[in-house]
Amino acid sequence: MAIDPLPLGASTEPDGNWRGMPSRFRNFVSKTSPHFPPERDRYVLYYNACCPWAHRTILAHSLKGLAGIVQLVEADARDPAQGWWFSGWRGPDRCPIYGIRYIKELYLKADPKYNGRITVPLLWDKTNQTIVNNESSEILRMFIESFDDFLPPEKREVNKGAAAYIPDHLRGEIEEMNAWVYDTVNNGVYKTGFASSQHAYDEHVRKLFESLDRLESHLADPRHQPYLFGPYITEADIRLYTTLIRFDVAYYTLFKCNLKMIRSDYPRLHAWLRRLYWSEGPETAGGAFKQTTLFEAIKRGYSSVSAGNGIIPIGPHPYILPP
Ligand SMILES: N[C@@H](CCC(=O)N[C@@H](CS)C(=O)NCC(=O)O)C(=O)O
Repeated sequence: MAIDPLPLGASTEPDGNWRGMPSRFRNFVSKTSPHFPPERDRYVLYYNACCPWAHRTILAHSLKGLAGIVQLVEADARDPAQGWWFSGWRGPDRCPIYGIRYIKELYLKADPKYNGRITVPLLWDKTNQTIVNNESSEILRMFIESFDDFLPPEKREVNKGAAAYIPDHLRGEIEEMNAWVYDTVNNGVYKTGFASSQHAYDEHVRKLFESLDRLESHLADPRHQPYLFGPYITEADIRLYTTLIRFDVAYYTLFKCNLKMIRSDYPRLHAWLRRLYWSEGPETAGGAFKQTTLFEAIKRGYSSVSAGNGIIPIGPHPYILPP
């Protein structure tokens, strides 16, 4: 499986390229794991609504119907000194499990010597009182498969055949797309936005728009409609959505990804994005994409990390065009 190694927030290198550190906690909840077996109400997902990596995981949580099985706790934007915290503005004002104020305290509880980055999303185990995993691509996979025994048979990945999020016959193609979309789009917007040399910016912004052009052409093939791999939503749609729904409202301006907009320059991607966002049918579990997309939190969050002064740009209006 393709792993996403580069996260947001790490420093920019002398060559002007923004790089990250691999996520540190990489365990899996699985039936074969002696330490982390699937169990109802044992695991907690800490997330933030602005973060596109966390968004993948809450989207999968909602699509699969994991409420009551995996607890969700939202943390607020980063405090400059302590990182993610429980502010009461978004989410509770204290961690509902331990009463602590900062996500950092969970990292230190899991590993008192931890000195890496304090990132969300974070999957926590209440029984072992430790972090299971802090890598969104792996938490997403766990939500797709690991808790299926607690779900009705029709929601289980093994019973869904061609409608599975990762159907066997498409696994190779999905993983191949995940890899280049991750590098040049999901992470590409960060490499562009955090580039600190013109050369690095020029390189990453070019790759980003080449990949958006490639995705637009991909959707022209009738086998790739209305979703990226045909009639059913797959993992690839989930992973692309959380970046593209932020594109016009945040990355276009705040990360200087302003060569083209999704709404005006990519008609097929735009139709794909609106279909996912506006759908309230069973294919989106009654509106999972819309319900997990919080535009105000996204705009506020990106305005504070990129421009640094917290001024939130006015547009675009509306945030997403009608269906
Ligand atoms: N590879 C990680 C990246 C997660 C990540 O970078 N999250 C950001 C929020 S969007 C974060 O917590 N940044 C805080 C920091 O880097 O200090 C994943 O996909 O889970």
